[in-house]
Amino acid sequence: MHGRARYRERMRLRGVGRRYGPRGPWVLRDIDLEVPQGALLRVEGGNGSGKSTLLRLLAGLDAPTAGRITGRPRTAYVPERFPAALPFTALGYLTDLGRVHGLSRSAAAHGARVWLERFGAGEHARTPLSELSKGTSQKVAVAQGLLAAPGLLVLDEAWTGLDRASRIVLDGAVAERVAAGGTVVFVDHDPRRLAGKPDAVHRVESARLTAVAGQPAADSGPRVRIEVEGPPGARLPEALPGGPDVAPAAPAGLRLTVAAAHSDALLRALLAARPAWHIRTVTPAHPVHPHGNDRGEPGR
Ligand SMILES: Nc1ncnc2c1ncn2[C@@H]1O[C@H](COP(=O)(O)OP(=O)(O)OP(=O)(O)O)[C@@H](O)[C@H]1O
Repeated sequence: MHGRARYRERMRLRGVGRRYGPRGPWVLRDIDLEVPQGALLRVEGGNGSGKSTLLRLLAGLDAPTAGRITGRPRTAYVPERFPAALPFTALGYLTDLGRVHGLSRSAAAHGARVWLERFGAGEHARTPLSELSKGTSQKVAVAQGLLAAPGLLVLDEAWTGLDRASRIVLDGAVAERVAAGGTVVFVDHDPRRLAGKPDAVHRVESARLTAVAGQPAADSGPRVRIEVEGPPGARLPEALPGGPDVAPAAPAGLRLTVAAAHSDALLRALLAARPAWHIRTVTPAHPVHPHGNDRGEPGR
């Protein structure tokens, strides 16, 4: 904790490894990754390279054999295949899961209906999951991931089986999640999926994760520094637009640094937060200094 206000740490993987069984080969090894907020990350790699293993670790469905994962926000996960044999209707299932994510029953039921409608599956709200077609089951799986606006959404070939219109709806929903300050990590075998949109692409190969060159950094472009002050002990809202870097700022405030493109949305979110945050100053972040770090902050 710094000063009076608390902030949420970023999600980080440190030295993460995974092997299945004590003598199994390392599927992943020594993975270090910072997962920025408000970013779209693509994970690529050949069949069997460990992409799904990595995504399950990110989502918290599986635990690393070595290393640590910290700072995971509220997370939803959508796999390629959905266990359709559960004894619920589509609406009942989504409403229950919305409640698990902290929504009220009425908000969960409303959200479930909205997402089923958006995916053109509104007429299946009362259909038992076991009677849904494969594609409609997948729409329910995707609606489950989007329903409670998670801070981290993990999509493992979630587009598979969706019709063209629904694939487009999912593309749009991913963009909305990122614009609202959420992080989306996805794997898809179609290299054109969300082409040009990811803030970063990471490749799994020989158990290691490497950033694919030529991709923009997650927070490229000019940056803005916003100093804010909240009531004693207040937490910043969970998913802030642009995934700002957060540092303490004396006296008893926080300094948020964000890509200029996100600064208006971030200011609106801070002003709309309850309890409200007081904005002290808004200034351009320093241009990159030859002796400074890559955030444009002077060296010490
Ligand atoms: N539960 C498990 N038990 C044992 N081995 C597993 C398990 N899950 C995955 N593996 C192994 O881990 C390796 C990576 O599998 P993973 O499913 O993560 O790869 P992937 O990159 O997602 O593959 P694909 O592109 O084919 O979906 C494979 O050799 C696989 O056989």
